Amino acid sequence: MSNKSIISSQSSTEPEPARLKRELSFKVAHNLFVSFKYAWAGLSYTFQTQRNFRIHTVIGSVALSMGLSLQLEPVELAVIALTSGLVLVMELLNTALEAVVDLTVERTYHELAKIAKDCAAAAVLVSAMAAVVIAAFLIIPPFLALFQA
Ligand SMILES: Nc1ncnc2c1ncn2[C@@H]1O[C@H](COP(=O)(O)OP(=O)(O)OP(=O)(O)O)[C@@H](O)[C@H]1O
Repeated sequence: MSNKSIISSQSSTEPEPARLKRELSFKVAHNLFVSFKYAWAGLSYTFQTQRNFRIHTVIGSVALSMGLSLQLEPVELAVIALTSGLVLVMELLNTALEAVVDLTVERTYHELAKIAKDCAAAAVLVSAMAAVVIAAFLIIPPFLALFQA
């Protein structure tokens, strides 16, 4: 095969512009407002169906409220907000992954489905543990100082 024919056969396998338009998707959000609507639907679904997401939302709100009441530095409040937000993001990704795994294997047992779900759950756990440690470092000292004063 000549160099010319190799190049032409390679270029014919390259994705065409139409393929880049996500043809496999049932629906595609066409503007920012519609994207926001779907994101809100995901947030609402996760809040309604995932008890852990609701628990983490409450804990994060309490930690941030305590930080505000204790008049922590803006950067400390930002760190608390960031770590609390990270836990919620992990919960959302965990929920998304669970849905994809269930869609793929349905009610059958599969070792890879178990690994995927267990690792996603572990990601939530690790982020939650990090958030607790960070909140403890930032909130407990000024909180105790309040009682000693
Ligand atoms: N199809 C499957 N094959 C093998 N193991 C599975 C399968 N589905 C679930 N499991 C196992 O059951 C556990 C619980 O599954 P589930 O779908 O409730 O996920 P979860 O992350 O624990 O849910 P949640 O985040 O809502 O608490 C998984 O972590 C996994 O070990």
